[in-house]
Parts: sequence; structure tokens; C-alpha cells
Amino acid sequence: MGILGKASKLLDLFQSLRSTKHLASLLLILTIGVPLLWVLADYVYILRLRRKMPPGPFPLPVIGNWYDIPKSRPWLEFEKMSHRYNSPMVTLWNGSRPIIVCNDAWTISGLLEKRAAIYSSRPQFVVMGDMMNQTKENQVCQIYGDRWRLHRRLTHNVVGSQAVRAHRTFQGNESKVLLRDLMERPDDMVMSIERYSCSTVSIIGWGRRIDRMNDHVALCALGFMEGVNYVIPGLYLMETIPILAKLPGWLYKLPSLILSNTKHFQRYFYALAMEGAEAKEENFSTLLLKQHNENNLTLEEIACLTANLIGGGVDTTTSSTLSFVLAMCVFPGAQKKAQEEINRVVGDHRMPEWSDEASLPYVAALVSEVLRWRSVTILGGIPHSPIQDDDYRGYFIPKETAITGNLWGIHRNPNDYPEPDVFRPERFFNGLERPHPSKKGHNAFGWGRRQCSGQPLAEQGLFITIARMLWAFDIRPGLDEQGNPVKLDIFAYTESENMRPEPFKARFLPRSEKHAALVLDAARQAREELRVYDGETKLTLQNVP
Ligand code: HEM
Repeated sequence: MGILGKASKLLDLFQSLRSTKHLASLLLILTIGVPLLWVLADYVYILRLRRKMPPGPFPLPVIGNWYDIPKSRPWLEFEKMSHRYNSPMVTLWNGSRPIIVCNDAWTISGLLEKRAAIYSSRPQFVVMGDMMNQTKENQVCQIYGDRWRLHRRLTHNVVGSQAVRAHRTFQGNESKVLLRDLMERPDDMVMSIERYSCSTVSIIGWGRRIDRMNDHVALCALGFMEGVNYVIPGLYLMETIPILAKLPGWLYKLPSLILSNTKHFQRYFYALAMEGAEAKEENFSTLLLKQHNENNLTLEEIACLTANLIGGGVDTTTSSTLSFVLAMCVFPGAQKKAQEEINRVVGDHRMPEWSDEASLPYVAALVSEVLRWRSVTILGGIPHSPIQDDDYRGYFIPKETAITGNLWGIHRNPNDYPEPDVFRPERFFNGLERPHPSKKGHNAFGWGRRQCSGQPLAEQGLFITIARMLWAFDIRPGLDEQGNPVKLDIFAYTESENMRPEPFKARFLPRSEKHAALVLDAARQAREELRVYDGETKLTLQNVP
């Protein structure tokens, strides 16, 4: 090779080195610069948008207000924020997605009820929706549209206001069994109430009653209690930074683990539905499998529709009943007034029946006060979201914003409920004491078109159990080691989005020997009548692959 050839080779090498250098710089720009630019552009967009939205704490890039949202009982802070910003609506940023937390009944009703045609959808749920295979499959998460309408109608067929009348016989019988359990084993109060709630929905869903809390379906119900927390804003980083959910399994295992567990759960609930369809008595599974083809229902949809009975109906009913017991222990005046009404209308020779409801207005008011005083779904259950951009009270609300009703703030607003922590059924007695945007005077079951599907079942069940517990027992605080009544704290509640009182002791003292004898007698007869729903499931999570 001549000197010229060598020089040209050297030049080539030099050029290829230069282009490698270019390539490296290009790669560096692509991997760091572009995402950085994207983050910056997104942040500028958020900062401009937030100026038009209701006030709230200043968001940071990528994580939004993650640091401003307490990881424990955020509803307390949301209420304080509302005072701090002097606004019933507060905007928070879940990463780059906005959430408007409403702390006032009138404001949220103006959105979710008066503008229901716009505000009846759901925002994107990364964990509870996408990762848990429920965005399209579960009524709770579905966007507002025909598929949601179909699911809502199917659920309505079994727990709508007409349908629940057919459940009165077994629901009433289960409440009689509950009375006996409370009388004989007051220390197992939580378990007995949970069994009652679970058995009722299990009969509806699968035609089979739950006799003991270690029944496999009942254990699943306890597992569901954890799931509700996925809607708490700021609790899960993946909800704030959705891209985390898309990372490959070898880098971040959690998303794929959640998805495979959920799919397993869905297969299990589908198998339960197949088993339920074989039960002696007609039930929700029979109905769904019959209409399977007509409605093009997938395995996952059938699993979610039936599982919602447990996910929606067990913890909520149990927690509300526990709040009732706590209220009776701490506010004996309300208990006495309700018992006077029951004495007058029912007497001591029989228990209250469904037909007594209209004649027991104080008891009905007491049930409403339970639902208001310590509302179980403390962040209003599941957020709604608008299907289009909107303007409200001079603020801009972008499409798909999560609208959360902070029931802690809403139900303790002293303008609507003076001395809100005092348990006082009079707020609902003889008509509403104060004007309220909803006829019921509270929002324990949510708002507008997305209002709780199980409300008729829950209300019917709460009425009969509460009326009967008041008829049968003097409900008192439990005793400590010295035999003194324990001091109960009305603020000692769990941190869950479905909140319930921290474990406490209560006594269920039969109001007379006659009452005690009637409780035992009624439970015996009820148990006989419930025998038609007896049975064991052959299915466990382990034996459904
Ligand atoms: C005391 C008992 C209960 C309370 C306090 C309660 C509360 C709620 C709340 C606040 C919501 C959200 C409403 C909204 O988005 O505006 C909801 C939704 C729902 N609840 Fe309940 N619930 C109870 C019992 C039940 C029962 C017994 C069932 C079923 C048997 C049930 C099934 C559902 C379903 C399926 C939804 C989703 C509705 C939809 O998105 O279309 N709930 N519930």
C-alpha cells in the first residue's frame, strides 16, 4: 500500500470514529434528552392547566402532588386543604393526571348529578383497572357506555329495588341467625356480622349460604378488602407514574404478579359461577350463564359481575353495622329513643318485620345517620370522570379528570350537619332537618348514574338487622378486666378506604328473658328454612389452575 492508500484508510477510520461518536451523542440525546423534553413539556402543560382549575398544592414534575398526599387517611388532609384554599374543590396531581377532590355535598352534586350526562364515566385506573384486568371487564371501572349499561342492568336484575324484595326471606333469616350469634358470642361480633353479610350475597350470587367464616368464598371476601385501597390517590406510585406498570417483568415484577394473580382470581370466580349455576335455587350465576351468548359475556365479565357482590357488598355492610354498634355504645340516648319506638309499634312478643318499616321512622332515620356519621366508603367509593372538557363555577375541568367525593369532609360539613360527630338520627327524622341536594340527605351510596348498584340490598339489610338488634338487645360497651365499661373512641377507625371501627368490645344484653327466648327460637327456625342453601364448594383458589 502506498502512502496515499494508508492516508485514505486513516481518514476512513477517523470518519467512522466520528460517526460512532455522533451515534453515541444521538443515543444520549434520545435516551436522556427526549424524555427530559417530554417531562418538561408535560410539566409546562400542567402548570398552565392548573391556573384554570380549582386551587390546590403546587405539583412537582413527574410525581405531581405525591408528597402532599398523606399515605395514611388522606381524607383528613383533603378536608383541611379545602379550608386552607377556602374552596370546596381542591385540585391535586396524580403524576400528570388531575384529581379534583370535592368536600361539599352541593358542589359535587352540581357536577355528578346535575351534569350526569357528562360526569358518569370513570378515570383510568392503572392498578385497579389495567393491571387487574378490570378496565373493560368490571362494571365498577368501565367507562360510561353500552358495555357498562349492560353490566349495570345485569346487576340490577338481582340487587335492584324490585329484585331485592325476593331476597327478604333468606336475608331476614340470616339476620335472625346473626342475633343468636351476637347473643351467644359477643366477642366474635366482627366475624358474625361478616358471615351474615357474606352469606346474603353468596346466596344471591351462587345459591349457597356461608355457614362459617373459614369458608373459602368468605376468605376471598376478606382478601377483597385490601383491593379497595387501590383508589386512594397517592398511595400507589404506579398510579402516579403509570409507565412503571409497563416495565418488563425482569426489571419490575409487581405489575405482572398482580395481573397473573387477578387472572387466577377471575378463573376462580368463573369456576364458582359454573358451580353456582348447578345449585338447587336459581341465582345470579344461573342467570348470567343462561344469557352468556345473548350478551357476549366473556369469562372475565362473568367473574367480575359475580365477584362484585362480594367486593361491593360484604365489607361495606359489615363496616356500616359495626359503626352502628359503636354509635349505640357511645350515644345511648338515640338507642333508647329507637327502642321506645320499637316497643310502641312492635312490642316484645315478636321481632320487627319488613312490614313494620313505614311505622318505624326513627329507626329508619337512625339507619341514615349510621350511613352519614361514619360513611364506610370514605372517599365516595370510586371517582367519576367527565367524558368531555367542562367549565364549572368559573373553573376548567379537563376530560378524564378524576372527581373524588371526600365523604369525610362532605358528611362532616357543619353547614349541612351541625355538630357532625354527634350521632343524631333527628337529622333525618320527620323529613330532613337541613336542605340537601339529595332526597336521602346523604351520599353514602355515591352520586347520579354511577350510584351504588347494591344500595337497595344494603338498605333493606341494614334496616332489618338494625331494627332487630335494637329490639333484642341493649347494646353497651364491653367490660375491661376490672369489670368497668371500656371507653370507646369514635375516631378510632381503620386506614382503609372502606373504613371501619378499630376492634372494640361491645355487649349485647337481651332486653328480657322473653326477648332472649324469642331470639333462640327464631334462629332455630331460620336455620331450618335456610337449609335449602346449605352446601360446600369444591373449589378453592388452589384447585382452580
Ligand atoms: C352499606 C353498603 C354499601 C355502601 C355504603 C356502598 C357504597 C358504594 C359507593 C359509594 C359506590 C360508588 C358510587 C359512585 O361512583 O358514585 C358504590 C358502587 C358500587 N357498589 Fe356499593 N355500597 C354498598 C353495598 C353494595 C352491595 C351490597 C353491592 C352488591 C351487592 C354493591 C355493589 C356496587 C357496585 C357494583 C358498584 C359500582 C357501580 C357502577 O360503577 O356502576 N354495593 N357503592
